[in-house]
Amino acid sequence: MKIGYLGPEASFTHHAVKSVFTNEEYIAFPTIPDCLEALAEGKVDRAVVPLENALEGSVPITIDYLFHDVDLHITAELISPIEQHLMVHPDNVDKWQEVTKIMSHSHALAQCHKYLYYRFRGIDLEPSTSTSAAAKYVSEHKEENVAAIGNSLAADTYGLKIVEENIHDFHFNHTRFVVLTSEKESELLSFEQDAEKSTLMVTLPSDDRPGALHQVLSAFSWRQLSLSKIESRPLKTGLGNYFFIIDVEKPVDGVLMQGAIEELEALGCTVKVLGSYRKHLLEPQK
Ligand SMILES: O=C(O)C(=O)C[C@]1(C(=O)O)C=C[C@@H](O)C=C1
Repeated sequence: MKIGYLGPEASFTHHAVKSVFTNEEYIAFPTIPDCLEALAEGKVDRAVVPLENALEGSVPITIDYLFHDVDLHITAELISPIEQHLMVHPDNVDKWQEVTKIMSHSHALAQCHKYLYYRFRGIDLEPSTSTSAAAKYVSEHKEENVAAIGNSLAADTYGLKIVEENIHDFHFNHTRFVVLTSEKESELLSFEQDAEKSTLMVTLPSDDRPGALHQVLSAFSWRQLSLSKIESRPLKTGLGNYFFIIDVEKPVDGVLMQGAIEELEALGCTVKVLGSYRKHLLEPQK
């Protein structure tokens, strides 16, 4: 099986992929949309991308792309502890406190916001397509004296030196990655261990009636279907227009879930089921 992931090599996403898929072919893509398009076009069999971080929240490009641009399904959720380290080229270890720029994925920069504010105020913070892309850049530009934020695998892979460990602002730093497939009824993977949950994307009726969101929540609440997440994202059709991402702690094929979805549709909502899947907790990258 070919597994596409947000690369290059040694990203957190790569670590998540390697933790659960052994003996498969891994294919790195430079951006999340590249990864999702490759799956939609059948160039890979699965795609693994970040969906949400415990400190910084959802990865908007993943959510928006899954809603607006592709018809893909979540088949597993991988939850990984995230440890962010500051790393430089080995030739610049003596002058790491004078770096001119710090690069990383925007989510990683945000996870280290306080550290960067107190230690490197005023220094350029440059977003990159992933944490490992930043590490790769640093390894190829030693003359610039720039630093990257990423994991220890990236430091090893690109020959960088970690100068400060665990610089993320809060201890409980985890990221949810999703394994996506293009088939609706894809087999649940054998490594999965937890109870099944579902992710739905719900658009409210267009008549803008008062209490519409309350009605949506009622459809779940009177059936005692527990929600573990609800979040709004812009529909991109005008200010004040949103869709809702709703995680429910039950599989989509149960009688109560089917009833809830039918009720939402009868109310005039559009429901896109992203999938029913299990959670898998990963070990930290070494
Ligand atoms: O996989 C990576 O290395 C990434 O850069 C992506 C990403 C993310 O988007 O959340 C993954 C995990 C960390 O939370 C920081 C960045």
